[in-house]
Parts: sequence; C-alpha cells; structure tokens
Amino acid sequence: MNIQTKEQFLQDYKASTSNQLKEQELDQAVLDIISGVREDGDEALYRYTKKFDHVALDSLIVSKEELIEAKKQVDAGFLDALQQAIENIKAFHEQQKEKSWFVNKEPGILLGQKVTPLDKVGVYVPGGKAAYPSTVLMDVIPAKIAGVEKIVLTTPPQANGKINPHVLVAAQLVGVDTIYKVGGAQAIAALAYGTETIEKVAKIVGPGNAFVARAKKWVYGDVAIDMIAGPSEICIVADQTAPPSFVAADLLSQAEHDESASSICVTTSIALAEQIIAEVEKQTNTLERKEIIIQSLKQNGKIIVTANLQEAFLIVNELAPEHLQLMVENPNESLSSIKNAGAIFLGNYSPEPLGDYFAGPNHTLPTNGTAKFASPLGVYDFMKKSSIISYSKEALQQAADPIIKIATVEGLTAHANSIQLRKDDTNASSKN
Ligand SMILES: NC(=O)c1ccc[n+]([C@@H]2O[C@H](COP(=O)([O-])OP(=O)(O)OC[C@H]3O[C@@H](n4cnc5c(N)ncnc54)[C@H](O)[C@@H]3O)[C@@H](O)[C@H]2O)c1
Ligand SMILES: N[C@H](CO)Cc1c[nH]c[nH+]1
Ligand SMILES: [Zn+2]
Repeated sequence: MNIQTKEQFLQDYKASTSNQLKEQELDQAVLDIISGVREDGDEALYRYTKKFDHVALDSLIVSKEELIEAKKQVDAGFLDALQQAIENIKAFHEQQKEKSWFVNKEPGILLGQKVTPLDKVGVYVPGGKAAYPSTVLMDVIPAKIAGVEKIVLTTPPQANGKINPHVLVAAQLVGVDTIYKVGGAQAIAALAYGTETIEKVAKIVGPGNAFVARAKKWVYGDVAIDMIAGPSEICIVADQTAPPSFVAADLLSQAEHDESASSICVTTSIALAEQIIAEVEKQTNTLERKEIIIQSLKQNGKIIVTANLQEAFLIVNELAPEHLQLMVENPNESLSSIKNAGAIFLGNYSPEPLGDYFAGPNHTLPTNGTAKFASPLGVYDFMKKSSIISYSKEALQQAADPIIKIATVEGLTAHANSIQLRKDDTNASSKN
C-alpha cells in the first residue's frame, strides 16, 4: 500500500478510468463466450466449464441426491448462524415491499400503479475463489419477499464436479427451485438466452468477478440485470480516533475476495496512515488468503492523506465505493456529506463484514463507480409496475379538448380522432 496526497490520487484515478485497454481484452473474452453459448447451448457450457473450472461434468443440474448429501455435510453451528442471518435479512427487506396503489382523483377518474413480481429470475452466486452461501441469502430472500414464482441459481462447480455443500444448504433453506453447476460469463449467457437445459429468465441478479460483471453488462437489454456488482471494494475514512488495527483488518477483509478487489483508506492523519500500513503488513502475514491479498493491495491498495474531512468526502463521492466505513469522531454528522456509496457503515464497531453476513441490508452492491447511480439489491429489483388509467365517458369528454389540441400539434391526427370519436359519442348506453 502506498501513501498518496489528494492531488496524486485524483491524477492517477483519472488516468486509470480513461485506460480502456484492459476492458477491451476482457470484452473480447466475454463476447466470445456469450457467442459460444448462443451457438452451441449446453455443449458450450460443458466446454467452458472444462476450460475455466477444470472439471468435466455429467450434468449441469444439481441432483436431489446431491442436495440430500449436502445437508449431511454441514454442521449445526452453521445452520444456526444462517438462521439468525436469514431472520435479519428478512426483517430488513420486508420494509422494502411495495404495494399497488389507486387514486380516485376526480369523479369518474381512477389512476394507479399495479405492482407485479417478476415471473422468473436467475441468481448468480460466485464460487471461483471462495464459496458464498451468504450471497444465496442476500439474493434469494428479496426475490421471495417480492413474490417471484421461479428462482433458479447458478454457481461454478468445485474441482470434484459438485457444488459447495454450504451453498446448497443455503439454497434449500430459502427455497431455490433449480441449481445449475455453471459459472462465469457462460452462466450469464445461458440465463440470458437459454440452452437445452437452462431456461431463459426475465432478470439476472447477483455479484461476480470481472468476467461475470462484464457479461451482465453485455446481455443487458436482452434480459434485465440488477446492476454491475463486480470485484469488492472498501473505502474507509479515518480520523485520529480510528484504531489502526481495526482499519487495517477491515481493508484486508475486502482485499481477500479477489486480486482485483480494491481497498482504500482516506485519512486526515499522516501518523495514522503509517500505523495502518504497519498493521496491514503485520496482519497480512497471519491470513490464509495472503497471496490474493498481496496482489490486491499491490494493484488497488491505497492510503490517501487529505488536509481535512471535507477533502476526504470529496474523494469518496468521486470514487462512489461499494462499501464506505466512516471511522471518524462524529460519523452520524459526516453522513450528510456522503452522496455516493453502496453501503455506509458508521463508527468503529460497524465493520464491513457485519454487513456482508448479518445486519440485514443487502451485500450485493454496485461497484466500479456505479454507486453514483445504482442502489443495493432489494425487493424493488424483483417487482415491476404497470400504470392504471380509467376514465368514465363523462370524464373523457371533459378532458377531450386539450388532448385533441396536443395530438393535433404533434401532427398525430389518428390520436386526435380516437378522442374525437368519443367526444362526439351521444349513445347513452356506452357508459364505460
Ligand atoms: N459487488 C458485490 O456485491 C459482491 C458480492 C460478493 C462477491 N463479490 C465479488 O465476486 C467475485 C467472486 O469472484 P470469484 O472468482 O471467486 O467467483 P466467480 O464465480 O465470480 O467467478 C468464477 C468464474 O469465472 C470464470 N473465469 C475465471 N477465470 C476466467 C478466464 N480467464 N476467462 C474466462 N472466465 C474465467 C470461470 O468460469 C469461473 O467459474 C469477487 O470479485 C468478489 O469480490 C462482489
Ligand atoms: N463483501 C462482499 C461484497 O463485496 C460480500 C461478501 C460475501 N461474503 C463475504 N463478503
Ligand atoms: Zn466481503
């Protein structure tokens, strides 16, 4: 991790966002995979699974026997922890439920919005470098609360051709209908276009590595997606009141996800910056995923020293990080200065992993600066709306003139005619 000033950081940041070369290579790889799946269906899924996950599968679907076997492999402590997390995630997401509404604006006029759950949703659960039963909960519970009828899940197989048992148990607990053993861009293409085995869905949700996130971007439009939820990011704003060991531990918690993950601390204290670096080095040596962490910090680990907190918030709003921790004297007061972040954690005792697993808010969050316009995954992602318009004969006849006027100005006389016919209708029996 290196220390930078605000000016150095912003200069590097601008240069890195304008470098599209890396994205071009990624795009080519992803587009080749998507075309392969569209052309060859299941055969391509077996082929890419062999190539990228190094396993030759017999079937793309998790069998009943595998689901039963998984239950025998997980311990009671895990089940208990999962149940507690489920309760918190359910309670939080219940608050997001949206209802249909109708207003009777004036006599004879009924307007409203009808809320309908999506029919069929595909959930991507990452599984390359770690297993994510927590993501199963985060992505399926809001879909269930919304009332989605069919939920299918896809995740990469392990080297033995099976899916991690903890993921399978989580999926059974929350009521997933079918589980596929496919990961990466090929899984996204299969959900978007369908294959012999995998049925096309209306919307794909869930996080993943750069291949998954980019594939979602490419299929968007042919299918809905939730957001770009790529490699994990953490940004911590720390003042002299933040314990350096806590800051270091929280930065490392996201660095361990992926070599492409990003961990940034913005601090007003150069002394704290130096203490954090020392802590990061000390703690890294004790961690199992040391190799990934070292690569991640080398590529995307930074400590930025600013003159004051307002400068720190300016950087945060420019970065729009997936996760933001405010480890400052008055975190609640600072909240009003934050515009762009996927999830905001306040104070020294609200570390990011609390949100990853347990507190209740969703951990599928926008990355790569997209928190400037995107929100956390929620019940609202699984519902769509239809407008309702109902006018009586009298109400329409009263509204006719302005409608005819606007239609005529637009030169759309068939529109005007549709209204004019009803304005002129004197038939007493045609009431509705
Ligand atoms: N933003 C969020 O909300 C959020 C939440 C959880 C996890 N994450 C992120 O999800 C990611 C999980 O990544 P992961 O790798 O562990 O699992 P993953 O399932 O996302 O990716 C693994 C798949 O990537 C494909 N792949 C790997 N190398 C490839 C190559 N060279 N060419 C083509 N395809 C290739 C393979 O098909 C493999 O199955 C991490 O970056 C983590 O930070 C993000
Ligand atoms: N931090 C991840 C989102 O970027 C979510 C997660 C799941 N398990 C552990 N962490
Ligand atoms: Zn995490």
